[in-house]
Amino acid sequence: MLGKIEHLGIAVKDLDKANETYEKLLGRKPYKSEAVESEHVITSFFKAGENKIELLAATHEDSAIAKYIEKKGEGIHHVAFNVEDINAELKRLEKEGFTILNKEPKKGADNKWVAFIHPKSSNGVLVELCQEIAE
Ligand SMILES: C[C@@H](C(=O)O)C(=O)SCCNC(=O)CCNC(=O)[C@H](O)C(C)(C)COP(=O)(O)OP(=O)(O)OC[C@H]1O[C@@H](n2cnc3c(N)ncnc32)[C@H](O)[C@@H]1OP(=O)(O)O
Ligand SMILES: [Co+2]
Repeated sequence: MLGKIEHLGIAVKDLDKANETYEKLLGRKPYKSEAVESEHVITSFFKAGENKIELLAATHEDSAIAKYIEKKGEGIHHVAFNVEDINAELKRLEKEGFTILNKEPKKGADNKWVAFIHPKSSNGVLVELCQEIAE
């Protein structure tokens, strides 16, 4: 079972400019910025009430974010859900017929194990699963 939405991922061209825009929009500064080398992205995180917004800019032309912006332009890139047991959920979703993009969870931003489901198997929405990394 998927839990609550962990964050919304928004693909942006220029992280500094997008930070300024989202600071004005949300009325607060980002609480952290983190590069995730494996994904070739630099992220920044904002709180909006209980919710989190992740802005992502590409650091390399091979980044999923660079490819997305080239094809579709800036915008909502993925919806991330909290899960208690990411490996169990990946097995369940695979059995249900979803296309898992990485069967081995990767280390994402903000202390999470993450895995992605292909947007073609979830009605055009790239879905990210997130499990908090235990200390
Ligand atoms: C740091 C971390 C964190 O939160 O901790 C993150 O979020 S990292 C976030 C960045 N990392 C990731 O996204 C990793 C997972 N993503 C990927 O593996 C890739 O981006 C794919 C989702 C497979 C898409 O790559 P690519 O376009 O090369 O693949 P493909 O040729 O198989 O499929 C292409 C079709 O999917 C569509 N497509 C591509 N990206 C999409 C997206 N984000 N949302 C909705 N549709 C999308 C394309 O327009 C195209 O549709 P048409 O065929 O109709 O033209
Ligand atoms: Co994300």
